[in-house]
Amino acid sequence: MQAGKIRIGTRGSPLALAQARQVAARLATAHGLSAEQCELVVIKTTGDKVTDRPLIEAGGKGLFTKELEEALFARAIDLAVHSMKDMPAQLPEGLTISAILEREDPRDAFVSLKYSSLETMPRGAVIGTSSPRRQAQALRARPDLLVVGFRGNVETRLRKLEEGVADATFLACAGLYRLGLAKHITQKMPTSVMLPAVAQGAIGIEIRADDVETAGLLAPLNDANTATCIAAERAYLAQLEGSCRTPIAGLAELRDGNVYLRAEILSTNGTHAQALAGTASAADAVQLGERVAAQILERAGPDFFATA
Ligand SMILES: NCc1[nH]cc(CCC(=O)O)c1CC(=O)O
Repeated sequence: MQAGKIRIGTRGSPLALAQARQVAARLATAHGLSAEQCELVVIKTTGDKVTDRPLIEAGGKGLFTKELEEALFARAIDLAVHSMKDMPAQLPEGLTISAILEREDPRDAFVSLKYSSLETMPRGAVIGTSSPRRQAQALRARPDLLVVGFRGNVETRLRKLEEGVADATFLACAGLYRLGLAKHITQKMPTSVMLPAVAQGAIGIEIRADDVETAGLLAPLNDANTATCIAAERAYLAQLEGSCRTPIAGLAELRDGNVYLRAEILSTNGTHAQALAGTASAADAVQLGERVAAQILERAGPDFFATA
């Protein structure tokens, strides 16, 4: 850190900026710092530049994190603010997630100007989404619907909806809340129909693993309950990410002091799905994630991946 200044690395999208400003404000409050002492450093990532094709084709998740991580290594920033949902399960050697903020609503929002819910859409209506998970879950519930690609940031997707490119879309409730756009939520999707992406709704702060000074500053921002749930979900993701190219969903919650993890993998067209749940004490969150992953892979069997 330089002369009492904290440099906060963030992507430039409105959602990323809202999240980074939230972290800056929390840091300022926790340590009595001025706004100038918490400087935002905006970094463009490959994921922000690629808008013409599905991100899976361009290289997947790491696309939103790589340039921020390079800036951490180069000491151009002291911390990087991420949507934990966009973080690969495996972090580069030398970096660590130092704090996870209290989770916002992890559910997906059904957003439509025409229909009040997924169930009441007429046959053949069009869903706009480029998320293989949301596509798979929507088609699982409603195989008669059509899906078209829908890339871009939250505002772009809402505009496409207004232009009539699709009859409905899905967006994370968390992002809509943080952008002050919660009025667009038509239906909060029950997790029984649409289990969220791993870590959806959670903001994580990444630092250099040897940076004890920044780690100390971030300690008061960490929410232990959220961190436990994210540990279970990401341990599950880590086991699946390598071996499973199909859509993955997972949500951990605390129930009576224990971690309760629900997991789901699907074929992209929604015709095949495997779902599973497990529970463990909070201290065993990581083992729970690993166990649930092993169980779901075993239950799916090689046939699932051959046909999915
Ligand atoms: N992939 C983009 C992304 N990454 C995180 C969020 C939402 C915020 C969150 O999950 O915390 C979004 C937008 C969306 O899915 O609607």
